[in-house]
Amino acid sequence: MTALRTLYEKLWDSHVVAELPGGDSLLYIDRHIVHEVSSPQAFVAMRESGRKLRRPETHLGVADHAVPTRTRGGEIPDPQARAQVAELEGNVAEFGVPYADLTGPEQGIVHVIGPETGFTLPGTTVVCGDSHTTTHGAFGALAFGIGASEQGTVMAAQALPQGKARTMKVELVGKRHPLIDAKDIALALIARIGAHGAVGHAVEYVGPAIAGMAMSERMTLCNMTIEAGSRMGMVAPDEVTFAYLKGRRLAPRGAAWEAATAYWRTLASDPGAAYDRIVTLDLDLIEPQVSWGTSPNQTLPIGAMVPSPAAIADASERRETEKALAYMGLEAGQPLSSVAIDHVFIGSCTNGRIEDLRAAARIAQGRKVADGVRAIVVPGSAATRALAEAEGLDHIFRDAGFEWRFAGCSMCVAMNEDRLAPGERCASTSNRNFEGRQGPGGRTHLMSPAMAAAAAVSGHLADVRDFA
Ligand SMILES: CC(C)[C@H](C(=O)O)[C@@H](O)C(=O)O
Ligand code: SF4
Repeated sequence: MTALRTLYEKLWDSHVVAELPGGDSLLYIDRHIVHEVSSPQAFVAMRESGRKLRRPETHLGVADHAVPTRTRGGEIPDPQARAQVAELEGNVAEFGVPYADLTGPEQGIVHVIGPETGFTLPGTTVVCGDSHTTTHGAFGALAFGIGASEQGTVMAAQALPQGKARTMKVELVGKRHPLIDAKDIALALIARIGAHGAVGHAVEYVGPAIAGMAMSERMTLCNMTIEAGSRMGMVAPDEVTFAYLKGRRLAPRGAAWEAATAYWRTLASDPGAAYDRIVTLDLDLIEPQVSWGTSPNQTLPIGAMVPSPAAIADASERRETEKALAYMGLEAGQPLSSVAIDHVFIGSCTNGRIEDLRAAARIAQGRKVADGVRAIVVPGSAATRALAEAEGLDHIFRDAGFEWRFAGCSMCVAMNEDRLAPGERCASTSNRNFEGRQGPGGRTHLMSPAMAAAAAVSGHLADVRDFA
């Protein structure tokens, strides 16, 4: 009898090329996505060693982090961004890497366009020089972020030495309120297990709530898994996955599609397969979440008060809380819902998909962005932007006073011109609230798209359930 295996173990076993001395395994890599910020060094190494890409067609290049979102086409105004994009374009041309052109229909954030084009498929290994590569695990892929030298290895060898992770099952039980979305679930999970709570583990999300989730929500969960310290978040592929992928440009067709789905159906964890750790989250108990601090685990339900360091027994946690409150300019005991905001950012690879824009638009519709608040909506991809425009979402946002932008990472990471001024406070659908993440001195509160829209029209952090 063969041993019962989890999804992770099946993906792992099917990609091991060789066992290496020292305990690592050499894993075959099916897919590599390349963006302008993390890839230059790898291309330099390839050039200097006179190597060629082993399988150029298994890589996909796109510019996303540095690109402007106010304009598209023509010369990029910022010289550094212009140079980064030009370098990527030079590299993909020289090495024969397929490229999603900046002004073309497939441009967008790496973790949005991989799935959208069908480049990301169940049963594959997907890597990218980017920590949020966890996102692609939502398709039942073994997807993880890698460093610059590893990118060079993948380019040359199509394989990568890796150590096997432990496994963690996150079981979602119960039924959520209709306005609770995957972002609330992810933030509540991270608040519970900590920013390092899943280190060393490959996380698999299971439970009836997962079966009922669209791919966009599964991607949000997997995307945020890195914020709990895990390099891999995943969901077993099912009919929802197949329906999403069918007909996408790079998805298999005809007989190949039938063969692929038959294989993909075998990937689900075997009933009774053992995990090293199990965490159960009751969705009935989850309220809309907002982060108050400078790490994603510093998150509370919107109805809560800003924590009081004096009430924290553990000395190091007390110091961390004090430091976070000082940076964030918050008073202990202040209701979170009283915190006024200057900015709203709706976008990123966590929450820049069409479903996210729809959720925000439902709250924005017929309302106005509060006086003094600047709100931007940045679709995760050109395709998402086009789809949103076809549905009229751009009009809803513009009529409400939001700015409607071109696709990119934008204010998630402040590598382009979209950034907070020191001391400014932002309600953001992105994934990281680290000090300076959205601009030096900027203050970030993480939340779902609907919650961000509620904050935009309120002028302060607000409970989306009050807008139902
Ligand atoms: C620039 C890139 C390497 C980085 C990452 O690894 O995640 C960025 O995407 C981020 O979200 O911080
Ligand atoms: S949107 Fe943010 S988290 Fe995602 S890849 Fe870009 S910078 Fe990283």
